[in-house]
Amino acid sequence: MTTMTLDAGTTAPAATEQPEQDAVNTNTRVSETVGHPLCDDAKLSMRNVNVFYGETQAIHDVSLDIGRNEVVAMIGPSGCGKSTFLRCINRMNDTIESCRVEGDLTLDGEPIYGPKVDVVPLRARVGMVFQKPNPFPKTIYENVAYGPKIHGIASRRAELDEIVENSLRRAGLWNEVKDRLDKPGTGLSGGQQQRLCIARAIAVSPEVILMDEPCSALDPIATARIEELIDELRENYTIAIVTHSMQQAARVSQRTAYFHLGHLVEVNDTETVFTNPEHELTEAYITGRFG
Ligand SMILES: Nc1ncnc2c1ncn2[C@@H]1O[C@H](COP(=O)(O)OP(=O)(O)OP(=O)(O)O)[C@@H](O)[C@H]1O
Repeated sequence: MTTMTLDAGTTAPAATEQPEQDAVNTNTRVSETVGHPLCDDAKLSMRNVNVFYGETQAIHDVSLDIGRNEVVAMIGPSGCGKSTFLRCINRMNDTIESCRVEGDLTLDGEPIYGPKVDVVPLRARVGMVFQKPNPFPKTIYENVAYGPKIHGIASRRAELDEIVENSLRRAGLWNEVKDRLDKPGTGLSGGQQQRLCIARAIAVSPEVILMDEPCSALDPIATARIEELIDELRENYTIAIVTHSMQQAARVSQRTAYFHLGHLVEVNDTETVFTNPEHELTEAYITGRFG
């Protein structure tokens, strides 16, 4: 990995506002990501990833593995590149014309950016849940059945019924909606809509689920329900979650990745990141000295 220099003056508190020992040297030179960015049983492997929007580089030489049945949380100040990096994993950045992705990204050892890769089945294997719940303007049933139908996973009504019920059960929503499957998905509460979107993602049997701040539009009770669900989903899926909430990262993830200005500064097991971070920038962020 290349040596990175973090830009000066972006986050360090002014000396007049903070005691001197609180100052963060954002010029710190780091020869490589500290901690444990790689793992032995990688489901996803991302190596030397650089991402550009036009001439502007948003991600700098990031290497990270995500293990099977692991939840990795991505944290860092606003604009540090968490969502950009997450969107590389299922090629959502392809939809942004100015965006260019470089590097080696593989799913089970197969290239994600290979010339023969069809992004439609890729995105079924690597599902995504967005910040704002976005059910289709269709019934609850159709929201879940749509993916299996278009991906040719099921076509007969009995098969679809089974997938819909199983997906809603796994998303923890079945009991709340089983008597109103023919009602619009948009008529559910925000937390229920987000669980419906998770059921929709699960319905096409993904192997990986990407979550981009999935609870930021939800109240604490709905958030707690989604967090429990993430823990349950880990049994069957590999999960990468971007979150602004350090408490959430601590609750749901096994490893946490700290991004700063497009660089991956530190990856460690989550407890280490929050109790004994290796890098001073990670420490400054988790102790609230910037961000
Ligand atoms: N579509 C785009 N076109 C141009 N630049 C973009 C685009 N999307 C993101 N960027 C820039 O890339 C950098 C990283 O943005 P990104 O959204 O990935 O950060 P983030 O850490 O997810 O931020 P936040 O926590 O605020 O959502 C920022 O400088 C942002 O302005």
